[in-house]
Amino acid sequence: MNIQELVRDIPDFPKPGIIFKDITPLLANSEALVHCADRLAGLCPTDIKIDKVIGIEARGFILGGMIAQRLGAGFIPVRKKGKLPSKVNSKSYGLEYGEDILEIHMDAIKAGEHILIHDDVLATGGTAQAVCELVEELGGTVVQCNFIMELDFLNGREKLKTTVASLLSY
Ligand SMILES: O=P(O)(O)OC[C@H]1O[C@H](OP(=O)(O)OP(=O)(O)O)[C@H](O)[C@@H]1O
Ligand SMILES: Nc1ncnc2[nH]cnc12
Repeated sequence: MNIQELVRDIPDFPKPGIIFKDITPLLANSEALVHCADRLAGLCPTDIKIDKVIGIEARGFILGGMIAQRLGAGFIPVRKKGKLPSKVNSKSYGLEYGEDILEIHMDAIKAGEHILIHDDVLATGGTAQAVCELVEELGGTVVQCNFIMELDFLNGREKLKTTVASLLSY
């Protein structure tokens, strides 16, 4: 199935000069949603049991949950600052169009657990790199970072020290 035709370019969002890759048409298509979740789960290593899947707020939550279900893994939300109710580990980071702070619950990961990180877009890699660091600081091991798409020209893949998989490249 051609999922690329369900991703649309929105010029100058959220800032002038940024071409925003909008996945809402893909999310609205039930066949495409299942297709993406099946393929992303299928790209995960099979020789390591993945204990938990992280979805990064907000667009990483949707397929992150679907992938966790397919892998028989738990789900961990990594959220923007101030949204998680219990004790958190925080990390500030830069992304293609700004900077922010991401947080994870301190007790979300047990030492030695194998973690898959999912997000919709890999751009500069600032977001995913920050999440890798949050996981490692809690004693987890990142097995793979996977994405619906990566923006090759921003070289995010080079920033990540772990295995990267994605369904689309631009
Ligand atoms: O590789 P990077 O340059 O770090 O950019 C990628 C991040 O940017 C977007 O999130 P955004 O912060 O816009 O949040 P949202 O999902 O809440 O819209 C996207 O969903 C990734 O999380
Ligand atoms: N160009 C882009 N489109 C959608 N999400 C993004 N996150 C970072 N850069 C992005």
